[in-house]
Formats: sequence, C-alpha cells, structure tokens
Amino acid sequence: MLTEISAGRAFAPGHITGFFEIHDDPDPRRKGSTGCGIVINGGIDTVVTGYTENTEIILDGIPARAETTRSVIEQLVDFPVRVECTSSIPVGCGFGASAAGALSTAYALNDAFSLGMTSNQIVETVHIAEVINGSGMGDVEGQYFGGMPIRRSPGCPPHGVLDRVPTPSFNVHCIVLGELSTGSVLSDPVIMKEVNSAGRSALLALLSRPTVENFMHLSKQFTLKCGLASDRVMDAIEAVDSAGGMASQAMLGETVFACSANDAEEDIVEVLSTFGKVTTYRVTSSYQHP
Ligand SMILES: Nc1ncnc2c1ncn2[C@@H]1O[C@H](COP(=O)(O)OP(=O)(O)OP(=O)(O)O)[C@@H](O)[C@H]1O
Ligand SMILES: CC(C)(CO)[C@@H](O)C(=O)[O-]
Repeated sequence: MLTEISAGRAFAPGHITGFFEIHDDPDPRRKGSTGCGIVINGGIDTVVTGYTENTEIILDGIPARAETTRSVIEQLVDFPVRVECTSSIPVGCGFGASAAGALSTAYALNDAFSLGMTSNQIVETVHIAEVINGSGMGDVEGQYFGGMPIRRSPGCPPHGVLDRVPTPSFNVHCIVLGELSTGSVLSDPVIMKEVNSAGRSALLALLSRPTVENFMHLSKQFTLKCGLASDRVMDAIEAVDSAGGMASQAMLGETVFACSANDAEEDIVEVLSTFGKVTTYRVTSSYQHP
C-alpha cells in the first residue's frame, strides 16, 4: 500500500514508418518489423501518479482504453496508477502514438516507483505490449534509437538490430487526412503479402544507398506497391513532387509526410495546405556538423 503520492514524468517521440516488413514469430520478443522511418520532435508526454483506487489512463483529458499502455502497466506494477498522456502527435494516424504513449508511461513508472529497469528492459516491455495488442511492431525500437532508424532485424534488444541513415536535422511537414487502424491492416493476409514483399526489397535498396532522398523515394514506391493510399493521399504526394519536394504515406495512417532536398520548403507547405492543416516537425540529426 502506497502511503504518499509518487509521481513520474517522461516524454517519448513519435515515429513515422516509411516502409516495413513484418516477421512473425511465436515469441513476441522476436516478432516485429524491419524497415525504416523517422523520429520526430512531437510525441507523448506522460505523468503517472500512484495512490489511486483504479488504474485510469487519460489521453488528452479523456479517459481511454489504451490497451497497449494498460498491458505495460500490468507488466510493471501490481497496484493501480493514474496515467495522464498529453499528445503533440495525432493518434491512430501513423505517428506511432500507441508506442510513444506506452514508452513514456514505462519510463515514468520506472522513475516514480524506482523499478530499476534499464532502457533495454523498458523497450522490451513496450515491444511485448505492442505485439500482443497488434498496435505496432517496431515503432518503440525506432523511438528509442532516434534520428532516421533502420530496423535491420525484427524484435526488441538483443534480437532486433538497429542502424541509422546518417543525416543532418531536417523538417518534415505532415497532413492527416483520416485514420487507419494498424491492427486491421496487419491482420489482413492479402495486404500483408504485398507489404512484406515490397518492404523487403525497399530495405535492401536502402542499405545499398542509405540517404534521406533514397528513403523518401523507396517509401513512395512502397506506398504505390501496397495500395494502402487513398486517392487524396496519392494526390497530395504527387502535388508535393510537382512542387519540387519528396512525399510519402506514413505507415500506417491516412497521413502524408513530406520534406525537401533543396529550397522547396515553402512551396511544399503551401501545396500541402490545400489538402489539410500542415504540421511541421523536426527530425533530429544523428551526428554533429559545423
Ligand atoms: N498512452 C497512449 N497514448 C495514445 N494512444 C494510446 C496509448 N495507449 C494506447 N493507445 C491507443 O493506440 C491506438 C492507436 O494506435 P494505432 O497503432 O492504431 O496508431 P498509432 O500508434 O497512432 O500509429 P501507427 O499506425 O504508427 O502505429 C488508439 O486507439 C489509442 O487509444
Ligand atoms: C506496423 C507499423 C508499420 C505501424 O505501426 C510500425 O509499427 C512498424 O513499422 O513496425
């Protein structure tokens, strides 16, 4: 029984996947995705407190079922907690919100109740919760690693192997045109056959030329091959191309993300804003440069 309020707070960033392949395995630690994405400066900020009657998860002020986060809580503590998540990324739209919410909760619980976990143990807990709930397969590893993470082999540490596309910081401009449930896509065998074959080729091609431009090009090819994009998503991607930028669909969301290899930033934002509200995030550099 807790006699005083213990509190912890943590932030976890969003992660946009450009292309991926799912690798099945009976062990959730080994099951997961390979592929490549970007980690952004928007994410989920979580405060946890103890000394409450029932476990409650509040997402942006509203009580939420938040099964993935609930699984993390159940793995880590055997008393009720209050979890308050505040999101600066859209939920259910390809920004890895379920993983960011669960990861920030795990860090905050570890802090509030001195659970003595290492980062790898925290990532493992969240990875298992994501896989069991079908809400993500590799977002948490990406979020933990940062920059432009390449998931070279599936699963959490020590199974999953991560690498990065070396890149300076850059802006990514996003529009959300609707929601797409990760669980429903991952459980469709016809879609997943196409996804896995396209994702495998994209990863091989990226590893032979690991640059931002190639990542964006391969992500767009993957989007075209998988057929998950609506007409509006495709129109927005093409419009960015015509404005001199690079764009693709955020997996798995009805979301377009775009960036520029040259001076086309303003034109990209202008053209995207004709489709919806544009939000700009920053991808942090994985190296220092003068
Ligand atoms: N702590 C949390 N914060 C936000 N959402 C959460 C949290 N825990 C669980 N969720 C749930 O995750 C679901 C969204 O997950 P889903 O996998 O569909 O999309 P996403 O994680 O936002 O994007 P992606 O397609 O990149 O995985 C929502 O139903 C939301 O309630
Ligand atoms: C499955 C997925 C594309 C969407 O959540 C992502 O988690 C990933 O890349 O594993």
